[in-house]
Amino acid sequence: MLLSVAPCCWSTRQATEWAEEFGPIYKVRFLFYHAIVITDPLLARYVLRSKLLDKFRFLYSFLDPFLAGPNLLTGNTDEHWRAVRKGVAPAFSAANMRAAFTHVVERSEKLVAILDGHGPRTPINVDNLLLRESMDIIGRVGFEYEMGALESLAAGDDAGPGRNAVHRVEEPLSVLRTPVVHRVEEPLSVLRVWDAGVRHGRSLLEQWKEVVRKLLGHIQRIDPGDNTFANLLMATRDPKTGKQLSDAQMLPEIAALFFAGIDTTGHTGTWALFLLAQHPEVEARLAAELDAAKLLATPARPRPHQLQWADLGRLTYLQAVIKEVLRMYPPVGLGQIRISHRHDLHLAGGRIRVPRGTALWVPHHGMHNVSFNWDRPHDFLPERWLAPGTELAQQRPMPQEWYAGWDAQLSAGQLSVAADDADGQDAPKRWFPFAEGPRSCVGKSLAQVTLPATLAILLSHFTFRLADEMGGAEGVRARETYSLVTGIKGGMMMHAVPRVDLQD
Ligand code: HEM
Repeated sequence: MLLSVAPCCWSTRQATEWAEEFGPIYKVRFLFYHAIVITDPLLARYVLRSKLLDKFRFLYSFLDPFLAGPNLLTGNTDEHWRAVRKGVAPAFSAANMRAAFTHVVERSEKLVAILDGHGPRTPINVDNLLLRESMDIIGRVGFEYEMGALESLAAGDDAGPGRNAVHRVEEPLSVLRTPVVHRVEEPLSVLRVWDAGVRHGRSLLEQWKEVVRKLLGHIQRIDPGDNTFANLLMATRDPKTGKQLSDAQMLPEIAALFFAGIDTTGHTGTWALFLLAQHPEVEARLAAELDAAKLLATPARPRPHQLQWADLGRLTYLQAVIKEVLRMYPPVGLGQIRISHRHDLHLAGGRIRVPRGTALWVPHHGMHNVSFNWDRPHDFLPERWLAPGTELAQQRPMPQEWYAGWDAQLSAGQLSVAADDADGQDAPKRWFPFAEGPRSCVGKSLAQVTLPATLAILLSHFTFRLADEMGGAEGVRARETYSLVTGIKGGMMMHAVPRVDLQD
C-alpha cells in the first residue's frame, strides 16, 4: 500500500494507525523519498542491525544547525562516528552510574523541596521540572558543570542573570525544539524573516550555542574526572588526523548529549506521572512497594529513608511501570529511519527486496502499540512486565496477505540479508525504546538510573493529580506533540499532593 505523506502530517500515532490498517510492512512516500514502514519485529531487527544500512542523513541533517554540526546522534555510521562512540561509551559504565546516582538523588530531593514549597493547591508544570532536572544531571554527570536549571526556577529567577550556564531553561530547550519542529514540519519557515517567532527562535539558538561554548570552555579549563564524558571526549582522536578533536568537532557532541538526553528522559517521567494519575490502582500498588522498602512517607514515618542504590534493583514494580510507560510513550516515538544508498537489499531471507535509496522506517510507537504485537496495547498494564521476556516478539502467525505483495518483488542476484546479518539469531524484540543495533542509545544507563530514582523519590512524597485545565486524558492526548520526541504542548500541569502534611 503506497501512501503519500508530507512531513507536516507526521505523527507517531499516525504510523501506528496505518500499521493497524495496512499491516506490519507498508510503503509511504515523503516528498521525493519512498519509505517502507516496518512494525514486524523480525524485519525490524534485520533493518536495525544491518551493516548495509545507515542513518537517513537527509532527515538528521535538519538537526545539524541546532547542534552546531553533525555528531554522534545525527552523523553517518562512519569512522568518525565509531571513534567518538567508542571513545565516550565508558562514560556510561555501571561504575559511573553509581556515582551519577548520587547526583540524581540530590536533584530529586531538590524537586521535592520545590514541590513542597509550591504546595498542592496550585498546579505546577511537572514537565518543566523534570526537563530541568535532566539538564542539571547531564551537566553534572557529563561535564562536572552546574547548569543551575532547578535553582533558577526555585529562586523565581526565570529571567534573571545567568549566574550559571542557563538562566532561562525553557528558552534553550525550546531552541532545541521549536526551530527543529519548524524546520522539519515547515521547511520554509526559515524564510519568514518578518515573523517575530522565527526571529526569536534564531536569537534563542544563539543563546544555546553560547551555553555550549561555555561548557566547552569549562571542560578545557578544569581537569575533568577520569571516564567522564568530558574527559573521554577530549581524549578521543580524530581518525583522519590522529589528533584531538577540534573545538568545531567537540561542540556538536556536547550539544547532542543534551539534545538526546533532556527531552527523552524528562518527558518519560512526565508521562509516568500522568499515567499513574489516571490509574490509581497502579499508583496504590507502587506506593505499597515503596512502603515495604520504607521509602514511603506515612504519618508514622513522615521522613522516609533516603533512596539507596541497592533499592533500584528491588523496586521491581516501579521498573515495570517505567517499561510500560516507555512502551506506550516511547520518547523517540518516530523511531529509527535507515537507508541503503549503494545496494538493493533483501530482507527475510530474500522474500522482500528493498531497492537502494528507499528509506526503511521502524516507528517505535507503532512497534510498541500495534495489536498484532501486543495484547491490549492501549491499556496501561505494568503487570505484563513482571513476567520475563515481555520485550521479546511473540510467535504469532501474521496473516500472509500482509506480506503477499512483497514476494512478487523478488529479483535474482541481490544482496541477501543472511550474508549481512551475522548476529541475527537471537529472538527479535517488540520493545526497544532505546533503539536496536549499533546506533542504539549510548546514554541508556543514565536514563535507567535517572527515571527510577526520580520517580521513587517523588512518589515517596507525593501523589500527583492532573490539573483540571488539562482537560482530562483527552485534553492531554490533544496536546501531544511529535517532533522527534513525543512531548506535550504547554507542559503537564499537575497538583503534587503531599502524602503527609508536615504542617499538621
Ligand atoms: C528515556 C530516555 C532515553 C531514550 C528512550 C532514548 C532513546 C534513544 C534512541 C531511540 C536513540 C536512537 C535515535 C535515532 O536513531 O534517531 C538514541 C540515541 C542516542 N541517545 Fe538516547 N535515549 C534516552 C536518553 C538518553 C540520555 C540520558 C542520553 C545522554 C545523556 C542519550 C544520548 C544519546 C545519544 C548520544 C544517542 C546517539 C547514539 C549513536 O547514534 O551512537 N540518550 N537514544
